[in-house]
Amino acid sequence: MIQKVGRGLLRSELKTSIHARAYATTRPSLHRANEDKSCVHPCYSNTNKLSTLHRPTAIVLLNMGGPATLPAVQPFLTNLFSDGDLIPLPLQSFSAPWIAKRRTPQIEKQYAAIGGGSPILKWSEQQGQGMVDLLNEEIPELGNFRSYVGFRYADPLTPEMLGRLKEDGVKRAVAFTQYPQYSCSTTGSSLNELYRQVHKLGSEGIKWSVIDRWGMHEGFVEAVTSRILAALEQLPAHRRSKATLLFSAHSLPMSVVNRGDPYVAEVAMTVGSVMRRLANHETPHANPYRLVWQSQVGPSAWMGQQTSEAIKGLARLGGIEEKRAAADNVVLVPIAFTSDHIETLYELDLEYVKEGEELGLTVVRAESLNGSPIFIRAMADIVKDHMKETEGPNGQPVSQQMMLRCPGCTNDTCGQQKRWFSKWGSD
Ligand SMILES: C=CC1=C(C)c2cc3[nH]c(cc4nc(cc5[nH]c(cc1n2)c(C)c5CCC(=O)O)C(CCC(=O)O)=C4C)c(C)c3C=C
Ligand code: FES
Ligand SMILES: [Fe+2]
Repeated sequence: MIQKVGRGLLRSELKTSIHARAYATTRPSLHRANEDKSCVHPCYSNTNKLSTLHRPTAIVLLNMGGPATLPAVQPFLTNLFSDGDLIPLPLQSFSAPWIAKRRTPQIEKQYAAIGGGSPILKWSEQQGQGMVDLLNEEIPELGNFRSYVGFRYADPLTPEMLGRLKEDGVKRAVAFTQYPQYSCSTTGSSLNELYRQVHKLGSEGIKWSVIDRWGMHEGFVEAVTSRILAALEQLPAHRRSKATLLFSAHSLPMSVVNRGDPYVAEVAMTVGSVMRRLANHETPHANPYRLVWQSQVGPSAWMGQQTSEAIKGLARLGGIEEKRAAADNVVLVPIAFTSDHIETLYELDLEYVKEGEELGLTVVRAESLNGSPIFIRAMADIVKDHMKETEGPNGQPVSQQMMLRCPGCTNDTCGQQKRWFSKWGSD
């Protein structure tokens, strides 16, 4: 059992909390800043005080989700292939279940190999609880925070999440994407679905704002950096500084990249931020690195270089152009997803690490963020900053960047969704 210790830290992860402290000391105390009572949250307005004081402020963690059990694989894939914002297919309502059924045995095998299901719900609930514990301790004057999960392809799906919000009498909600970098195929799809479902099921007057991306947030960057430092520790000391860091992100079809999707650039910005942080860390590291792309599906062109090809190439060329033995070490770093899933536990661990080792490389993987206390601290800080901004006198529910559609977008829902969120989720 995992025991909670002070301020939401998990005892099993305390060993990494030294980095959390280093990051925390760089943060101004938002709690003190809020004590000046200039906050205009409804809790402070006399007329609304009684009616809103105990209503939860919902922090809704949006993500794709994953099948918790093997029988949940086919429904998960059916939902995924039915998503026209992710994969537009001809006659989608017929073709999606058919493709999903055909693909199910292969994907079931992968989930069976990682323990019979996706751990994403477990991690999302744990991260969300840790985050709201911090928020309720540090900024109770800005809300009575409660965390909810809204998945795009697995339970709890958006309608179930909305039902929970209504049951709890929520009137203020933050859609907090759990994809650090924005893509219209991930965060955009979740926001489009939220927009559609609220219009189908009724909004009950909930006021929505959106945290749409945070790939360069210093707490997130520090959380990834500490995972890399821990992975480097697994290598012999004299090989650490020359090991190649291979940042690996889920790829995107080139058709999506070429319509102006921001994801590829944003993943690269995360990698740049992590490399800068790593170089400035207590233990200086300026390892050679590359950003590579994994998990492409189907025959069309996808963003490359593929992770598996990069591993083969490193084995062929031997890393940096010196001291071959030192350079034959590789650290795989998942960079676009915050908890474990088949791409880390199956593709990276069971396929690529093995493949690299068969080719003579030493390959270690940086752990996914999962229950990282540094990451949970960062989630709370991201929400704190957002609450301060949105509840202030000139608060805006969405970022300007979110309001810009891809220049090649032809999906009307994207425009409707953005306009709707920009009015706090009202028509
Ligand atoms: C930031 C991460 C992801 C992006 C961007 C993304 C885009 C994207 N994905 C598909 C198609 C599939 N993805 C599948 C699984 C899957 N995708 C992501 C993340 C991103 N996808 C994850 C984490 C997972 C695994 C979920 C898990 O539980 O482990 C699948 C299903 C698996 C399979 O059939 O191979 C498909 C299909 C497209 C087309 C796309 C961009 C348009
Ligand atoms: S596809 Fe990017 S805004 Fe519509
Ligand atoms: Fe995907």
